[in-house]
Amino acid sequence: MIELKRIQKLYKEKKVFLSTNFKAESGEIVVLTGKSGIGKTTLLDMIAGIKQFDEGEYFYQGQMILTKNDSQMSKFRNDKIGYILQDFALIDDYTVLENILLPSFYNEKMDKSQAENKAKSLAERFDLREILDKKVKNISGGQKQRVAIIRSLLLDPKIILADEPTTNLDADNFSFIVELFKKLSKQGKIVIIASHDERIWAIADRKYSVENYKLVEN
Ligand SMILES: Nc1ncnc2c1ncn2[C@@H]1O[C@H](COP(=O)(O)OP(=O)(O)OP(=O)(O)O)[C@@H](O)[C@H]1O
Repeated sequence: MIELKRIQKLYKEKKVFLSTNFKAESGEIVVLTGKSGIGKTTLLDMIAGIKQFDEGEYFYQGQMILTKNDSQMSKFRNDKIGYILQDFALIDDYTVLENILLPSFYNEKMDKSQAENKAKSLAERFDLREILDKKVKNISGGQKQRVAIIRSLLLDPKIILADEPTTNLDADNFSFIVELFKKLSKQGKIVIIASHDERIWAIADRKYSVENYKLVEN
């Protein structure tokens, strides 16, 4: 379980969260809703430890995570978190395979050949096997999205964060990603999705919106 307690986050003078709480249990799909600018990406970034909160506490499985300790936080992130970023954050001049393998460069969980085997078997499942050697700048938007998903799953993380993963997806691709999230949650993973796409609400075990700088469960 992830728990954030009494979190405060301001960007200079701009308030985003004031003493708010957040909870996600293992095996849950948690959806963060709300209009643009409400703080969804900020919350995912704080869970990933990419952004720091000003006040509050972060617990994972009852253990406090020292988010201000860079080495502990990056170890936690590399070991536990797969993050599908809104703009995918792929490296255009790297091949599909190189992009998928990126998390393994910062983690000793898998050696090079294990990571390559895992990348190839995921690519097979996601129908990308044929384009592993293509540069990312030469593939389609839908393919880029699948590369970003595979990369987030490479190290078998316990926590999956996804920022607006269904924007601009047609019905088939939408179903594909929804089924994937359901499957990951059934494996006991925590799946946290920031989305204003109402179609995704149906699969939420827990849903939050933001009111008066606080996360509200609804
Ligand atoms: N680095 C930053 N410096 C200053 N303000 C920021 C910064 N990052 C985000 N903000 C502001 O904080 C607020 C929350 O932003 P955030 O990106 O978390 O919202 P969001 O709900 O994810 O929106 P979107 O769906 O458009 O990404 C916004 O008003 C945004 O302009």
